Amino acid sequence: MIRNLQYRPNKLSQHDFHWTVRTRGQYDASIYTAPEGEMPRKRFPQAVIIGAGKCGTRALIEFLNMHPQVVAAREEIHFFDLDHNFHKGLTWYLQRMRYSYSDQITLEKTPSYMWTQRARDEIYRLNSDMKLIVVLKDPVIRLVSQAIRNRDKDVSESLLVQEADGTLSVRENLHPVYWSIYVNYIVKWLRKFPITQLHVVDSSMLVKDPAGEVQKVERFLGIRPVLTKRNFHFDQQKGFYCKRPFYLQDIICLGNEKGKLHPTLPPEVKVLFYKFYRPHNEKLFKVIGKSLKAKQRWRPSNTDFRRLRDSLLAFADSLNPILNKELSRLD
Ligand SMILES: Nc1ncnc2c1ncn2[C@@H]1O[C@H](COP(=O)(O)OS(=O)(=O)O)[C@@H](OP(=O)(O)O)[C@H]1O
Repeated sequence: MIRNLQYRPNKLSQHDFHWTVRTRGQYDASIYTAPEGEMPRKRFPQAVIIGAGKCGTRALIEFLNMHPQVVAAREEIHFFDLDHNFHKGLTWYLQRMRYSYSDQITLEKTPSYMWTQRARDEIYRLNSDMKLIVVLKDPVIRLVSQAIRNRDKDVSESLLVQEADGTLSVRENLHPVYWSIYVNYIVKWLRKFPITQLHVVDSSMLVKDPAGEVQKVERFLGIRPVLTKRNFHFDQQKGFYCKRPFYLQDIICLGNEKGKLHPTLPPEVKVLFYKFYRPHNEKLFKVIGKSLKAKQRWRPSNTDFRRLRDSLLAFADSLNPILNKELSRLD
């Protein structure tokens, strides 16, 4: 159940308001009209992008925020993962949200929730119906992305260790390394939340076809199908899609901190990484496939199961050829 605390702000800034309020009159009324006679208020999220860090979570929330029924929090809130925020309490958390109407969904993203036990427990306690969105990327590319962010000068050197016999192996005890073992975390979320409340976004598809990926999320969230290819523009210079909101002629891209150039790893290092993640990926597809099948036996017509199965299979389909290609070098 969602609980809503009363909040009386002393001073409002324009950031407290979603664009549907801020730019009213600058877009066609058919795009969005607030429920008649209703005052907007702050609400706890009904959906959270829980991770995974470096997989495109910022791009996803920015894209979804173009939807008139999605009211995204502006910043990463880090409420459930950081002690000093969590101890500020739920009222503090609620204050970080923007005002919304009853037909809008408040959305928050903090990419480290995926890896945090307290996030699983406390999100469930706040709202056991919470919809969870997780963006997944090729684990090796995620690992490299995080290593660059951590300013590791030499990715290979920082993530590999030389054994006594001279062979190289992956440093399993480093968090950039084990955070890419998605199955360990997804299984834990699925012990708390039903599989119907989880949606997987394939990061590589988000990059190639953002409209297609956000349309899947629209269906998952049960909101009007509004976003189309017209809301996206491929920026040649950036090499990524940027957003084209309804109320602007302009195109808005993510900042330079997103979409960094990755170093080319030596082939033998790449193979080591892919070999390391292979069993974990196989387990991910097996574990989720198995729980999907189990559920389907007793609810065969549930479209939610089909949707999640399809999103996972799509992720497996895009990842498997990469894995196979890299691993074929081993033979
Ligand atoms: N449209 C678009 N524009 C720019 N960047 C995009 C886009 N779609 C996905 N990405 C990828 O997002 C990666 C950063 O992921 P996150 O936003 O989840 O990072 S963070 O955890 O919030 O720091 C970022 O990783 P790096 O390439 O390592 O910078 C991008 O690959």
